[in-house]
Amino acid sequence: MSAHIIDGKAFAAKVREKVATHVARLKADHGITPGLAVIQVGEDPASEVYVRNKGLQTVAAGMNSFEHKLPADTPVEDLYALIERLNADAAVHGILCQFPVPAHMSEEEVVARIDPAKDVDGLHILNAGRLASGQAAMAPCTPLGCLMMLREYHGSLSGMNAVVVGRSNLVGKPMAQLLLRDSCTVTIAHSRTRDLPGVVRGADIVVAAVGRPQMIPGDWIKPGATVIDVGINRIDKPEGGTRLVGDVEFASAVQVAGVITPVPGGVGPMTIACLLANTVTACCRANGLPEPEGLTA
Ligand SMILES: Nc1nc2c(c(=O)[nH]1)N[C@@H](CN(C=O)c1ccc(C(=O)N[C@@H](CCC(=O)O)C(=O)O)cc1)CN2
Repeated sequence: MSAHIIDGKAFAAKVREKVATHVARLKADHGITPGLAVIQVGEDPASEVYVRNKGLQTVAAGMNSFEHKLPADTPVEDLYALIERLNADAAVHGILCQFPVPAHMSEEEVVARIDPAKDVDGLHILNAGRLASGQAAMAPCTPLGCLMMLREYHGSLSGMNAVVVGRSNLVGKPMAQLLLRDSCTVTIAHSRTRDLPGVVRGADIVVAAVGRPQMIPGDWIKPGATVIDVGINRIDKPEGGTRLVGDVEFASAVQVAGVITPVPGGVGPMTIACLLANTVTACCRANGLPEPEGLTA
């Protein structure tokens, strides 16, 4: 038997369509255009691609895109001053600083400067706290994308055993909180977890977010389980060149799982789609308007 493979590109296109519909309504009914500001410091090659795609997809959804590219040696005070200006700018509803930032900057410190109401990355400590305490929050984009796919496929997640492998602030921890909100029984596993294969084998839902290429083989997966692979790892091909793989060994896992996301073309495209969704949500909240249905946690 082979698992159902979720098409993340098609799924993300549907999310972007919903976003565009909501944006058109905001413009027609209220004369409001959501705006997203993306800051990139330095010239990380992957970030160049992601930031360009963020700008293109923001405009395609009918929103305003404000791109700020700063040189790698920008003094941190200049970055903070830019964030202050964007915090105060009424045309900007969402602000994101692309990671990684250069070594002389701290991601945590940068995020702390962003107005939590405009923190469309959902990484400000206030949003993390709200998420953990079940209040209206901004959910980080990648975990939100995973949740949307899980809800679409399963409907209710209530009572399912979910194992999140990885405990980062960007994915693992918020993912666990979102699954808990949807009444899963959640385990966060990590590098010190005892009997990791046994823990993963108990899961109805596995979310792999460790950043280690193909670390989770198919024989760790419970037959019929749902596998969401967040890993994006570039590895060398034997014949030369490189290719992208996830944290899950796809070839063996697809034989055992019930549902699985591929890499590339799985969770990745949902990250930008959910960034657009969060920007619309932030815009609605800022204007006291109802939140877009199906685009929030
Ligand atoms: N401030 C942030 N920085 C970073 C985040 C983030 O959520 N907030 N996430 C990643 C990068 N990222 C978006 O920013 C991102 C990663 C991957 C993809 C994607 O579509 N991946 C494709 C493959 C792309 C390729 O060929 O390289 C896929 O998986 O199919 C989109 C966005 C780190 N930084």
